[in-house]
Amino acid sequence: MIRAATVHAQLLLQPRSYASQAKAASRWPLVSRKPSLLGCGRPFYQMGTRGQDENKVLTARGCHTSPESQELAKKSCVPCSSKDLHPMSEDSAKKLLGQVNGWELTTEGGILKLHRAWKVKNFVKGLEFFKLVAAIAEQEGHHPDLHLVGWNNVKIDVWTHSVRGLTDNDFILAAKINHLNLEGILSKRANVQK
Ligand SMILES: C[C@H](O)[C@H](O)[C@H]1CNC2=NC(N)=NC(=O)C2=N1
Repeated sequence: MIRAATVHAQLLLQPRSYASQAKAASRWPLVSRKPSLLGCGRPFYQMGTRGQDENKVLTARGCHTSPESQELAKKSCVPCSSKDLHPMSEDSAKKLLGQVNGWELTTEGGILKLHRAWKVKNFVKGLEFFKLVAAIAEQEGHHPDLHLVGWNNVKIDVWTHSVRGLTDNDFILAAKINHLNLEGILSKRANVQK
């Protein structure tokens, strides 16, 4: 636990590097049932029992406390060209939604997708957010559709183009995005969930 804490402390001290966040996010160490560092801005070992307000703030940062969500964020995507990849049913997708807090199912042109929106501080922070997501996407070989509209509204759609539907890859990518440390990027007021 101490070693992992040291690793996490180092991560905290390093300047925000997209590649290191993406790398850390994809090798998510399941060291305890408490949230790890990247999404919460505080080392997991400092986490006590949380009040409702703290949970709201953590969720606003995209941080997720559920062990299932952390487990999913640890996984890696399989190649989208894999013959074993098939689109999942809407029921299967609904069952997995609980592990990607804040995301919802949408259908566009008959294609089932994962969708989530955030309000960011400003246009440049929106692009910074995109760079963090891009690092994970490149690492995983699985890419989201990124939208930055009205200068401070980020919208991300995730789906598997090769099968024109949703696969586990999409939920893994959404979980990794949820575990990014978005402190300093999100607009304070607009993201604390009711
Ligand atoms: C060759 C490369 O692996 C494929 O084109 C990948 C790239 N990233 C991808 N991303 C997504 N979301 N769906 C895909 O089908 C996909 N295919």
